[in-house]
Amino acid sequence: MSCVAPCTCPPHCTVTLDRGLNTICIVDLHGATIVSWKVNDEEQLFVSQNAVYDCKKAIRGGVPIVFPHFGPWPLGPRHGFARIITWKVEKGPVKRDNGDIEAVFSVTDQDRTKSLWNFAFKLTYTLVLGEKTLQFKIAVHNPSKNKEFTFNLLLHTYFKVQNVQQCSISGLKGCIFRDDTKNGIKSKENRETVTITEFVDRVYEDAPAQQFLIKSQLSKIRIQKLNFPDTVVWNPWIENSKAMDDFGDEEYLQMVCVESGHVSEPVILRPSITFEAGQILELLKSEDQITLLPVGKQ
Ligand SMILES: O=P(O)(O)OC[C@H]1O[C@@H](O)[C@H](O)[C@@H](O)[C@@H]1O
Repeated sequence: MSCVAPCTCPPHCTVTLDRGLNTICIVDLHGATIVSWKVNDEEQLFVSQNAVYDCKKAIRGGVPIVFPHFGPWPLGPRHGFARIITWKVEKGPVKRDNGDIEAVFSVTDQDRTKSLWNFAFKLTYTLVLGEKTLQFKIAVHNPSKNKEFTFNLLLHTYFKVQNVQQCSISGLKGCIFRDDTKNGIKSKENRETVTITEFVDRVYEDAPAQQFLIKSQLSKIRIQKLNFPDTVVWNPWIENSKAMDDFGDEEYLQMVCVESGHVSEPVILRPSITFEAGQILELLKSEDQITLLPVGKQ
């Protein structure tokens, strides 16, 4: 089902940003989860064939939003509740002067969130679809007059790849990472490019503002982070794939998660303050010019 703003549909509906020439982005209001980003008809995001769309479970793939907690959470569901509650359309989709398409989504505290985590908040999520780019901006506002809260925030991006064993990720050399396949032991990344040939679950702390997912010799995705210090790299590999009901046994070969977030340390948000962060994904083909950002941390 599709809908137009202001959305009055029942929980499970989607909003499509359409830039023309088969460049689209589809957002499911369950979690404001992006479930498709196509550039000239070429899908860039992985969504499992076994993903469940019951408005209860997180959608397995695309870009779920992790908030207010990353990982197992004593107070509530793993990775928090933002990915399993219904968001609203706040604006759009509207066309900007340059042809880019913008849409804004939001969600605020409600009985369900307060029963787990008793804080008032507003999340505002702005997406801008360009010819070859998808820009994300997410704002966390604390409307309280006197109560601060702490949180994690992460864009859990599942990239679609032909064969993960032929992909690599650059931009992580020299970073300290927490290896969650080895009880959280910390090590230093010495490789120029990170390859995926086994179960990988790493939080790269304070990583540079830019990574490249090299999908093939002809195609890469530039990931630019804004105010997101960490980069999580995850691929469940064989055994974990088999153990997940909403993930195909062989699908680990077709995906890799490279996730921009603020997870190794919590954000402390004082009353009346707004925290903003984001990422820009850009599809680059071999003929495209790559303009590098200044080297160093963001
Ligand atoms: O199955 P979930 O809750 O969607 O989480 C998937 C993965 O998400 C990653 O971000 C975590 O680093 C992994 O530890 C986790 O397994």
